[in-house]
Amino acid sequence: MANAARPFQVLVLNQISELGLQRLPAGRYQVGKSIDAPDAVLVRSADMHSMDIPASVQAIARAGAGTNNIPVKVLSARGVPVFNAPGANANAVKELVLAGMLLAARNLPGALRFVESLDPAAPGLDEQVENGKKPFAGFELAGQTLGVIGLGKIGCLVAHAAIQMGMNVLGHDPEITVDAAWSLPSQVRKAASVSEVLRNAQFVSLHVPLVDATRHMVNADNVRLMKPGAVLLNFSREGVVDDAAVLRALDSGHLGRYVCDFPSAAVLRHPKVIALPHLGASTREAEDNCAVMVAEQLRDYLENGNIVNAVNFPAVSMARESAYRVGIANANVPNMVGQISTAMAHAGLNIHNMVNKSRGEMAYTLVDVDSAVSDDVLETLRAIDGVLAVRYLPA
Ligand SMILES: NC(=O)c1ccc[n+]([C@@H]2O[C@H](COP(=O)([O-])OP(=O)(O)OC[C@H]3O[C@@H](n4cnc5c(N)ncnc54)[C@H](O)[C@@H]3O)[C@@H](O)[C@H]2O)c1
Ligand SMILES: O=C(O)[C@H](O)COP(=O)(O)O
Repeated sequence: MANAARPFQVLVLNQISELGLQRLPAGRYQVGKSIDAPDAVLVRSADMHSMDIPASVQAIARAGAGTNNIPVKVLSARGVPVFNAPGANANAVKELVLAGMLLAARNLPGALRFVESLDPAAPGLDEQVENGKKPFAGFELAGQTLGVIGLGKIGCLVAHAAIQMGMNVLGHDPEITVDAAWSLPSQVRKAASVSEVLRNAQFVSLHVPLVDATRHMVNADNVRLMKPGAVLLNFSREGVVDDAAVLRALDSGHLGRYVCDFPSAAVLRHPKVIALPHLGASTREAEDNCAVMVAEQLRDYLENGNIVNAVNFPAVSMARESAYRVGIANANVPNMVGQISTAMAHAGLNIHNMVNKSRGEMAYTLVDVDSAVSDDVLETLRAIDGVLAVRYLPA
């Protein structure tokens, strides 16, 4: 916790855009790669599952979309929110997916290798080019069907762009949000299952998070449903596709290409795999957007206890009307608010404003009181069964 003598300590595990770091002003924040007792961790894709996360950590900020590199369940049990940056890198990924479709449809990797193999000093270069280009003739995207699995921030943009390029789009997302459904072009047809998408699309692009339900979403059982010569695009996560099954489908000649952002040892150097080094979100714009969004959310949490875009907490924001605020993460069970307000009343604290919201098993309570809160009261709150974390946030 910061105080006059000690700024908030933020441990940074990956390269984070300078624009984002500037949102954590020096003086109030100390940000670095080696910090002993951090209040918060700023991360991109570093694997935090094997990390010993210090007890001092009150928040994790993921400057990006996917949180499968973070032990979210463990942190929830500690009352620690995990923030991410929904949509902040979606355009970057969409553009790379379009590039992936074009790389596959026009045989561009092979064509580039052919051009690189030409000797500029050799006679008859023009003739070599014209004779050598024949194996790389491709096909156009317009008129083809693209299946999009996962119609969130990225999937929706990919669907839009494909429609604008003259493709037919088939979408599947059993948990689509109302906002996403509203944002989709009316031409997008709805598929009831992953199988329906695989059966009917020439291109299939995956845009789901990696969770238990999506692990090996494309596997040995269903890859054979894909159209002969179809192209599978995975800019989601390595584990969403069973690499071995996809390689077998490529080797048998059934699947045309596998375009992915995750060059695992299994897929590396396969002639029908186009693998990129996890570049989806690596644009100046996306890196700035993600870092700025998540740094602002982190700051609002550390200083005011407000919660915006946490993947494991409800959204809770309350305007500051009092200098004395307490933030309480608690289990979503009966009588928590009653016990919290009773403890405050016994200490003679008058509640000025209070919000309590829940999401799944987690609840979060923000309380503004009219006078300073003592350490004894904070300890009493921490001792309530079901309370996971208590933070005192004097203005
Ligand atoms: N390659 C990259 O650099 C890069 C960049 C950004 C995101 N990603 C990956 O892409 C994922 C999606 O990102 P986003 O910003 O669109 O997230 P998002 O949360 O906006 O969208 C994910 C969508 O997947 C849907 N979904 C979940 N389970 C599903 C299932 N079983 N079947 C079909 N749909 C399902 C959800 O309902 C949601 O609409 C991220 O979780 C991350 O793993 C990769
Ligand atoms: O989930 C994401 O946002 C992407 O995979 C980006 O990862 P990166 O921040 O490591 O580029």
